[in-house]
Amino acid sequence: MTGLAKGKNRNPKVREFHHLHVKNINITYIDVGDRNGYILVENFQNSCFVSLSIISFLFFTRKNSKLISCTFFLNWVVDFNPKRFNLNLTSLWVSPNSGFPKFMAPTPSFKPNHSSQSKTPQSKQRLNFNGIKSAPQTPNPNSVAPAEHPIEVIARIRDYPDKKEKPLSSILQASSNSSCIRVRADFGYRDFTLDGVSVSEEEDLDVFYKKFVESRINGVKLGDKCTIMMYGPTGSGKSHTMFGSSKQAGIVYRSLRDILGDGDGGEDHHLGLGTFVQVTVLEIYNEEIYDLLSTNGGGGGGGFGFGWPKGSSASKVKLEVMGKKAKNATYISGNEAGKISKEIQKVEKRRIVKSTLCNDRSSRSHCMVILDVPTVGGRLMLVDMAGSENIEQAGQTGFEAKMQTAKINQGNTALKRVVESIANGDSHVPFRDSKLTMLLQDSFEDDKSKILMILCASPDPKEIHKTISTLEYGAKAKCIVRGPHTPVKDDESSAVILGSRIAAMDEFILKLQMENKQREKERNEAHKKLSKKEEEITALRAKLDMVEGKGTTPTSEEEINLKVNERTRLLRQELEKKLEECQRMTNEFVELERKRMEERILQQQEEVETLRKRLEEIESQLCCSRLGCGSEENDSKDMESSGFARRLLRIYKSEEDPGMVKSMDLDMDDQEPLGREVSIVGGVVCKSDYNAKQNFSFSNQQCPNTLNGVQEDAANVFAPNFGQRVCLSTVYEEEGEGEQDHEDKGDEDEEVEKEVIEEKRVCTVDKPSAAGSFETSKVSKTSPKKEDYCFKASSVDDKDGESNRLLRIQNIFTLCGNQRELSQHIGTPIPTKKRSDEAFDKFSPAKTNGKDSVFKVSNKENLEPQNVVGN
Ligand SMILES: Nc1ncnc2c1ncn2[C@@H]1O[C@H](COP(=O)(O)OP(=O)(O)OP(=O)(O)O)[C@@H](O)[C@H]1O
Repeated sequence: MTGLAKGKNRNPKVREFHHLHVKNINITYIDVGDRNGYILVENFQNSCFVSLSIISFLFFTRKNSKLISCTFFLNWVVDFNPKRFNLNLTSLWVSPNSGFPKFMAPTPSFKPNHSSQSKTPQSKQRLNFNGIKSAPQTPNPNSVAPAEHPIEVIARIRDYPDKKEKPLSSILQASSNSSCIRVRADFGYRDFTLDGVSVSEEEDLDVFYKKFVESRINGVKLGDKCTIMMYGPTGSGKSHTMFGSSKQAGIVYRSLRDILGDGDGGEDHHLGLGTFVQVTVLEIYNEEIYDLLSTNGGGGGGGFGFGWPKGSSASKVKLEVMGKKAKNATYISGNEAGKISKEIQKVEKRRIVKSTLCNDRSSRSHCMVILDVPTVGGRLMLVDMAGSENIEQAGQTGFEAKMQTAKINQGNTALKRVVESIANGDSHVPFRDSKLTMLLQDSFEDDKSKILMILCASPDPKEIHKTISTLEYGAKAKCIVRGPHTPVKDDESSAVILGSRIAAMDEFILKLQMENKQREKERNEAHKKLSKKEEEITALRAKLDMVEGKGTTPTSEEEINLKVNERTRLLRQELEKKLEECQRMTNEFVELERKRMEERILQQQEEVETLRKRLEEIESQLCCSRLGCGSEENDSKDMESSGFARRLLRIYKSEEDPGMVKSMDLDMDDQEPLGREVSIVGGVVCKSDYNAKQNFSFSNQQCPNTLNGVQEDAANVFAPNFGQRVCLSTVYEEEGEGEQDHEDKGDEDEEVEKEVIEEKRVCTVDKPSAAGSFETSKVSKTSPKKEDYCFKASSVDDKDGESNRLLRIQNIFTLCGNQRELSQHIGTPIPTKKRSDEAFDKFSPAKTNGKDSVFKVSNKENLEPQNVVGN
């Protein structure tokens, strides 16, 4: 067997865990199911009990009822010396829960060596198993006194705070034998086994006192020491239990009465005449001890009699701790319970109380009432602890308030640690962690002292967590075990103490394990329930999605129809919207166009009007100049009454002037943009086209001199007004050489007709100067040179004069694009282009007569400056 040591243990009250690994032990009888056993580990020099805790058993391996190996914890090792830890396992002892070691089976190799039982120098607390060892075959359980639990734990369940809100079933239920309390919650329940349970509703303070406290007080009367502590969260009824209420007296006053008797004269049938008590009332607040019976002006302690100052408003006296007691604490002494009770009542009101979220009048301090019975040496300590709530629960805000709560909790926490340490058998018990535990040290350490812990709990479901933690604390305190008071042999006593403690611990661990299993079970169930609920939620969510239309697969035809209808409705709406939009846009566009057209029409009308006026002016001027301005009025009337087209027709039909064809048209629809210039040469208003690169040529040698001035004037007046849109052209033609001669200018019958032709391709203009202005060629009145003409009209002779005239007119109309008008006159349609080309052919320079006054006609593309007359 080998082992690992973790240190030495010199204190019999201290337990340390040591880990041992045991191999190849041959044990015939072992009840592995008994988890509260002991193993006796022995060698020739040493022997000890070791506990088989639950954990140890987890590592046991068995084969055919034989323990092959085990790994366990040594809960207690006396005088442990690692160097000498080559122990031979000689026998195994399994103790029952009572803590009595029981011999199970000796190993065959067991050879006790009695000589090895001498104590080592450090073996002050060594366990000696003489008694046990000497009776391996006949173990005597009665040889060891049973262990004692120095702390008794009782639960006191207060009334439901608000009876109106009281639920049908309480969360706290006491078992029928009043030793177990069950805490019920939604998720399960938990049982706590205590020394007693009292429900306030069923047992008032009187019954409670008689049932659980009275016996203790009787012990005090006989000289015992007892500490009664009220522990629990705030508002759970600690102060109520301790001091009672106006209706019923609390433990303090009942105890006094019990000790001193009811009679006023101290006729105590228990203690006899002359029995008296000394009472000290202390308050521990903010980790300071205050003497509630004393003020600054009062007796400084140690007084005897009723010498304490009165009045709760007097300032409190702070006390120091000396040893395990408050130094110079004031006490009152007497044998009249009533008087003393009244004084206690008074000072009790000096306690610091505060309203918190949990309690309207919450005690913010621990209060200790110490009753000494000097005649018998008995002592009763009654402790009302401040609420064990945490800071958040108390609803404390601000640094000071939080500090206060923290300090209150310091006492509670320290007490908890003390209880745990004692219960665990720790080598160090932290009594000095707080003033409260310092004053309570004797209560825990003194063998004669007993502790009654009253766990106050509320049945309010809101307080369930605090209730559980309070009960857990009490259960822990219950584990504290102590050896018998009767002095026994050191070794035996220690062994029994050890056994008792271990048994209690094992019991506690077992309980915890059971609880753990139970909780695990509950947790699993809760988990299952949760999973089920989650599944339900998922199903419901899917259903909801389906209803809202989020589902991916519609199930019924109705749903499909619904969806289709909905979709159709949406699409229709969209379409209508778009149609409206289109309609609106169309209306806007039409309106815009209409406005534009109107503007254009107006503008063109204005232009036409202007043109008409100008034309009339020009014509009148021409007539004037021709007639010598004699019959201006008549001429103007003529002009007004006749349009150009009519006049042209008239000319065409006229007999008296067969050689002259006048053509004039006013094109209102010319959309040619820029590039129009108007020049008037020799009485001819002529439009030139910049689109033809200003290749203009114009010759008017044949124009009469008299017209020169007029035409210039006309040009001056006219040109600026028709910069862009003027579409006025004049073709001036003469028929017959004789008639065209400038020499005949005096002849009044000779009439020079203007023909205005709107044309794009044909024009006869002067070549523009380099600066872009038109220069009118010098008019040669007498001898127009042949080469000056680039284009000559077809020679007109008598026989084909008529047809020529017709052709010319056709040509002009073709050029003007006025075919319809022409067709009306000639009765036959003329293909535009062809006729136009033919006209050009006829007017080709080769066919022209040099004497004729001709216009050079060329296509846009063929307009060449070198061909312009006058170059
Ligand atoms: N068993 C009971 N029956 C009736 N009323 C009770 C009972 N226990 C407590 N109360 C009432 O509940 C209130 C709070 O009780 P108490 O002051 O005793 O609580 P506490 O635990 O001392 O709180 P704190 O720690 O804050 O001082 C008091 O008004 C008290 O009268």
